[in-house]
Amino acid sequence: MSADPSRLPRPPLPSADWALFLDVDGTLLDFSCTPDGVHVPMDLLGDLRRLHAALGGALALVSGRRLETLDALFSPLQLPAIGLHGLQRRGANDAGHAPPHELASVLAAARDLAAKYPGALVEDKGITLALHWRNAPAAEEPLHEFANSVLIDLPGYALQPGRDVIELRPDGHDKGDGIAALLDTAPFRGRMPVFIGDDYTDEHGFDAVNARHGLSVLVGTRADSAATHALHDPLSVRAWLRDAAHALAPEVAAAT
Ligand SMILES: O=P(O)(O)OC[C@H]1O[C@H](O[C@H]2O[C@H](CO)[C@@H](O)[C@H](O)[C@H]2O)[C@H](O)[C@@H](O)[C@@H]1O
Repeated sequence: MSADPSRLPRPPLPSADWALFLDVDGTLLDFSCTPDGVHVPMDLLGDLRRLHAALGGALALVSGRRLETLDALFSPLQLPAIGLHGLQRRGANDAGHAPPHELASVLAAARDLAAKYPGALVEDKGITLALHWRNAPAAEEPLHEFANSVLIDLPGYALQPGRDVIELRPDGHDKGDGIAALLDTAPFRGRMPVFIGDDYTDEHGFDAVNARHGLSVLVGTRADSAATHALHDPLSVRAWLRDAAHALAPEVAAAT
């Protein structure tokens, strides 16, 4: 399916029986030069809080970031969340995902390589590593080659491409699994699932909600996306959320 956002329809405003799943970087938040440099607008926090209440708690963040990072970014909110592309779920025991001992030497080698390309950086997320080249385009190819070459040292690991990043992460779970697991539990169970995301990793989430007759919303443009709807950019997503908060919680929205 073509994913030209000029041809895919905008999502309608939500009903109170929706379960809303939201990717973070490139969807709720504008991209920044570094992972720590993102800005979370105060208005967005207010709209997420209102929507979370209006949807009976059925609003979750679904991100490649760690849960701890999501909580820090969206403080004081602590929303239901899927972290590390489906590997972390709030409340679930993720003790099965201790990093393999080989990861320490891979991390050290990745840092040595990144140091040769000013602006490249390695994000250590515990069991996963993200190799970023947003500020160092010349590092893209070497970081890709490196990631491919060390996979043999990390049994059970796979590559996760993203926006100016390649990640090394344990295989076997994805954002679709995470969304499906939440949909099996209260308060998400029985609701119409809607997922908004922008990246390759979000296609798993699109497949999961499409399989349940939900809505999948691509942010931006990408060929071969499974998304059924589109919004232009994170600014459009935040405006849609603002309208949604007004529509679902008008009396509260008007008071804040
Ligand atoms: O699943 P997401 O919530 O979209 O997270 C995906 C990755 O996002 C972050 O990296 C991206 O955003 C950075 C900040 O804007 C940007 O500098 C980088 O180029 C992007 O790839 C985050 O750092 C990763 O850990 C997430 O997996």
